[in-house]
Amino acid sequence: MVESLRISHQESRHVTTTTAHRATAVAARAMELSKVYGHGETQVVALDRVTVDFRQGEFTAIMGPSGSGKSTLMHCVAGLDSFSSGSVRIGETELGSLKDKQLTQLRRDKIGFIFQAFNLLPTLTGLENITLPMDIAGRKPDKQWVERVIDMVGLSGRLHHRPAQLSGGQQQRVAVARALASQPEIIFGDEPTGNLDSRSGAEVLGFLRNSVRELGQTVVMVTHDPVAASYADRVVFLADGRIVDEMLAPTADGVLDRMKAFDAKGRTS
Ligand SMILES: Nc1ncnc2c1ncn2[C@@H]1O[C@H](COP(=O)(O)OP(=O)(O)OP(=O)(O)O)[C@@H](O)[C@H]1O
Repeated sequence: MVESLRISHQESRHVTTTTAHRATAVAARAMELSKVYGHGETQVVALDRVTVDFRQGEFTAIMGPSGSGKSTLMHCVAGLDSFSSGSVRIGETELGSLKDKQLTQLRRDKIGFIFQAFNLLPTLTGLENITLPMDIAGRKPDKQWVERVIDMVGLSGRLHHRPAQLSGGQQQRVAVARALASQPEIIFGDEPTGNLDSRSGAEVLGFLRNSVRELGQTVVMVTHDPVAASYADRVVFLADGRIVDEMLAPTADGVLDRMKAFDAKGRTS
């Protein structure tokens, strides 16, 4: 396991937070983004004019009550879902201007994904799964980089096993390594630790934290878990499809208190 994993995530985040203040380039941006499902009486406004920046080299957690629009926001910004109005930019590219094929290409070339279900191909080994997106894109993996990523997630001894021969935590490490291996402009995680026990979850979050600190990766993660959110540099809170708050250098207790305050407000308003 790499030395830096012994640094607590709060200490390690401090390093990034100061770096992030200097680096202001935007990896992804949503401007006045709205997403409406259905029509008339069954209409649901899942996102209501959301404007948010995800800066390069920053780890952002998206939180909020069930149904507040977290997944919708992530899916729209990641080019996995269409939106009703507003705009989304990944780097300098406006997603609204892209045709389906270009969008697929952009997702493949610029974005890494980590989902709750690990989404590994069962017939491929761990290593083959890690390099698959680059193989599909016809890009030669940067061997040194891939080795560094594999070392960071501590998978060196399990690379030639297939997913069924790996524990849930190990499978999620493969998924994390796969997302990091191609050095995407941004990684999106939808409850990436949702299926893991707390120890494996903490490890995966540590790897994401380290990827931001050591590799300058940009990470955006949807989570319900205040402890998971405490690994981020910043938490963005959603309620009813709107951004209602933001917290920098979050602690688990601080996030929990904020969530309780929203719940209490929700009950009285
Ligand atoms: N395909 C769909 N058709 C209609 N309504 C949808 C669809 N997908 C999501 N919604 C609605 O949009 C709103 C936002 O959903 P979303 O899944 O983004 O919330 P969330 O905050 O991620 O919730 P959770 O924490 O429960 O996963 C909800 O009211 C949901 O019912």
